[in-house]
Amino acid sequence: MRALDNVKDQIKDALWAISSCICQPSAKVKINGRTFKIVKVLGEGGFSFVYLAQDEHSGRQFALKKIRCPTGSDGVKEAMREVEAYRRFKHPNIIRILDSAVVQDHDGEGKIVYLFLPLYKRGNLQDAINAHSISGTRFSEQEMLRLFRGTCEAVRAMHTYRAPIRTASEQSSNPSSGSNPAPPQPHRRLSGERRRSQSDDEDEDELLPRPEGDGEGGYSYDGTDTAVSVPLVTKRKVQQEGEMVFDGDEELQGHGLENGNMDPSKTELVPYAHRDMKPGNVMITDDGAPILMDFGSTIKARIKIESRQQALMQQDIAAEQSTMAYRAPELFDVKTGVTIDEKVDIWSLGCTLFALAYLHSPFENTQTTEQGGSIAMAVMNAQYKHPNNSSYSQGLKELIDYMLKADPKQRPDIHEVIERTDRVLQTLN
Ligand SMILES: Nc1ncnc2c1ncn2[C@@H]1O[C@H](COP(=O)(O)OP(=O)(O)OP(=O)(O)O)[C@@H](O)[C@H]1O
Repeated sequence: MRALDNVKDQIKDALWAISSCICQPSAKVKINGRTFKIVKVLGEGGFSFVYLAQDEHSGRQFALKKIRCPTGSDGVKEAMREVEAYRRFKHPNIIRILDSAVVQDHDGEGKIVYLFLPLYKRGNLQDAINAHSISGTRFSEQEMLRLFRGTCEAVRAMHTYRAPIRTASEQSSNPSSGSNPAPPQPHRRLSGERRRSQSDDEDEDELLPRPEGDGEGGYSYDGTDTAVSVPLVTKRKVQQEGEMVFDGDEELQGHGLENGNMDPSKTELVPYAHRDMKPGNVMITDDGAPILMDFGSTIKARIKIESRQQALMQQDIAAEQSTMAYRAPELFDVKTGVTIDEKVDIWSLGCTLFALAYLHSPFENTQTTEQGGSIAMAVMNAQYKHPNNSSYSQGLKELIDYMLKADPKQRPDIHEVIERTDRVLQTLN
């Protein structure tokens, strides 16, 4: 039933997306007291639509990601987890979220989460690959490696992420968290405490200024200039009134950050894995820099698989949240007793570099898949080939092969990938 509701919502969004472009050039949304004109649809994800939105007041343009969360699903919790992931990683090659808002769906069914993101007009690496495919051209080796290296820098920031650690008094008062924290509790209610630092707020306000006035906001959309307001719950309002379910940043919870009981100089390594690395998730800035985005699948990288049930759950999550042609072999058949880790991203980086070179993943458009063979089998056996007519250097081909090892233990870590990329780049200079 819920799945049916979800499909209905997706259809509604699709119709809205089409009509907002064709029949209703003045489609608008009002969020946090600001009105945004929906200019066009930029893209569609598995659970969301992304629009080009223009702030009527300042004229600034944004990418507005709209995630529908039907009542009774974990949608809001998952969307807020994505928001927290956007906030967690601060790096020049990682997208920064400008603002977010949780609002009541105007149909009264569930919630909608809006994410305001910087607009990347040049699209993503997959768009660039498609353009090369159409025009029969290709990336120069230098350009490709420059884009790849920047992407690796972003991945390195995630794999080497350091989280604040609790003070001794916090540790004793909360034995359930620590180096092996308890899994997040479902749908925890915020008590209204302040969860973000002052500087975070200042940063955001600079990026997406608040409207003058009360800032209480309201949300509306009727496809015309007339606004119909329904109750709005923004993150700020959530903080004030504790109205909204939100189980966001795990490492802030139970680490004393809420009470200010932590020493900011003390951190511990908590590697995160992106888990959906692919050319479509790397945007390109106006000056050509790669920017990693889409943190919907991002989680703490190291997961010890202790039971068959846990193995199957991980397999299901990977199947739902990552793209088959870029998914690591260990996620197709998760074994009990192993630890899945950040090496899943290294595999996907190998597939990404291959796709930049040959304009498709090593496990798409292959002889095996064209003859009806399964992608899963090809991936699990690391069965792929460089095209015979490849004009790229031997160093580049070996760099791809270095990452595409079926056994994650044989794969390099992100530092080694960057070092080797630099070595190939040096040979080109
Ligand atoms: N900041 C942005 N600027 C321009 N276009 C964007 C931006 N963010 C997203 N898009 C477009 O929207 C598409 C979908 O975005 P996104 O990947 O975030 O959605 P998703 O639901 O997580 O997708 P997926 O199902 O692929 O994981 C992107 O491929 C891109 O074309």
